[in-house]
Amino acid sequence: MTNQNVVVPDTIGIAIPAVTNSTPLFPYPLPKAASSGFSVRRKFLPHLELGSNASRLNVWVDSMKASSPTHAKASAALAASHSDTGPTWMMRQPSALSMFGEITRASKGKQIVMFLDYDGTLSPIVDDPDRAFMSDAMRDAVRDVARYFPTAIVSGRCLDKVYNFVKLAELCYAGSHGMDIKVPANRPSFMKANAKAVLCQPASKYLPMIGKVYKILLETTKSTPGAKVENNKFCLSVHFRCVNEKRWSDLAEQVKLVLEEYPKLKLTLGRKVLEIRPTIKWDKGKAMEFLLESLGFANCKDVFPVYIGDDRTDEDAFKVLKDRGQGFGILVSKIPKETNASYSLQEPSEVMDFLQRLVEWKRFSLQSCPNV
Ligand SMILES: O=P(O)(O)OC[C@H]1O[C@H](O[C@H]2O[C@H](CO)[C@@H](O)[C@H](O)[C@H]2O)[C@H](O)[C@@H](O)[C@@H]1O
Repeated sequence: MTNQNVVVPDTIGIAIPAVTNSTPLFPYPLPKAASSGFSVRRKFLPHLELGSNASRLNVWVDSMKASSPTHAKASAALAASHSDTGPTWMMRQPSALSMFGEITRASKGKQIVMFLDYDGTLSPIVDDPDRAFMSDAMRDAVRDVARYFPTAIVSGRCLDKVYNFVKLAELCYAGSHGMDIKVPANRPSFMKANAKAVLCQPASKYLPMIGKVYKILLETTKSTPGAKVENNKFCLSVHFRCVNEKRWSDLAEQVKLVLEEYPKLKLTLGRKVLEIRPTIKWDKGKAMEFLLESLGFANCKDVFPVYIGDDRTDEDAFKVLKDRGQGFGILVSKIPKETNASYSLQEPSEVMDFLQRLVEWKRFSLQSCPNV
């Protein structure tokens, strides 16, 4: 049987900056695919053709290995050598904290709408996906932001799970990579009058198939210690984080084999996770556009969407903003990555600082000019 599933080279565990071949930036062995003539820069572009799906998966596994503990010191050194002073990273995606004044000036006269990814953005990455809790301080910051700006959580998690982590009823939620959207009916007054309570599930017909594949994957992966399959309702995640790296290739191969029987599902790559989802043309970017419309901001010139996320799946939303020329994306990452985001923040604690500063700025603006 031919494999019709598209394996999109999404997030690749380590970020390698765009460099010329002569620049000795790699103090560790490059992933095999990268060192065998494959362009380092192009590796980050979505929908990149890398030959067979098997080789695409190998690139992903090799890249994860390059960022795993064996190589982590080298990649940290690489990141450090490219921090604040690094020309490619900080000039192209400067810190959203140091550029705060510029950001708020750009939003002048417009309604900021805030979109927040969950894992790696509001909560730090941890080994056990069921324990990726956000801190109370972060929850307070998100609650405060939502008092002043329409706010949505956009996550790969299923809606119920991400809601149980965030626990803020006043927000909009887009779970399952945007395939399960809920806009609350009792929205705050700043939302447009024509905003409506909405439930959007564009992949609902795939539910039985996803349930079936979940059971098959549970069975297939149970012989791999540390492997975990997470049911995110309209998509599934197979976690590699706690699997011995020697088994990563085999596990990826097992998942790929299962998917060969389901051409209507595709594989995408995340942070030490393989994500299985329907082949429908829907992603976090589409979800963000849908939310903007549902909130009454369709074709609206005075809206300023800000999307903060850490994952390759968030790039779809960054790209939408770039193409619309409205608002901007902020990439959460300590290390350089090819991205469509305009700014960067290093980790969830910086995301919290940014959200708090936004609230302070808004409060101050309202005090000095109550009609703003
Ligand atoms: O869109 P997101 O909210 O960022 O969700 C993407 C995936 O996040 C979770 O996995 C990631 O975080 C885990 C907890 O920190 C970590 O153990 C894992 O290695 C990461 O990939 C979530 O568990 C996945 O289902 C989501 O697809």
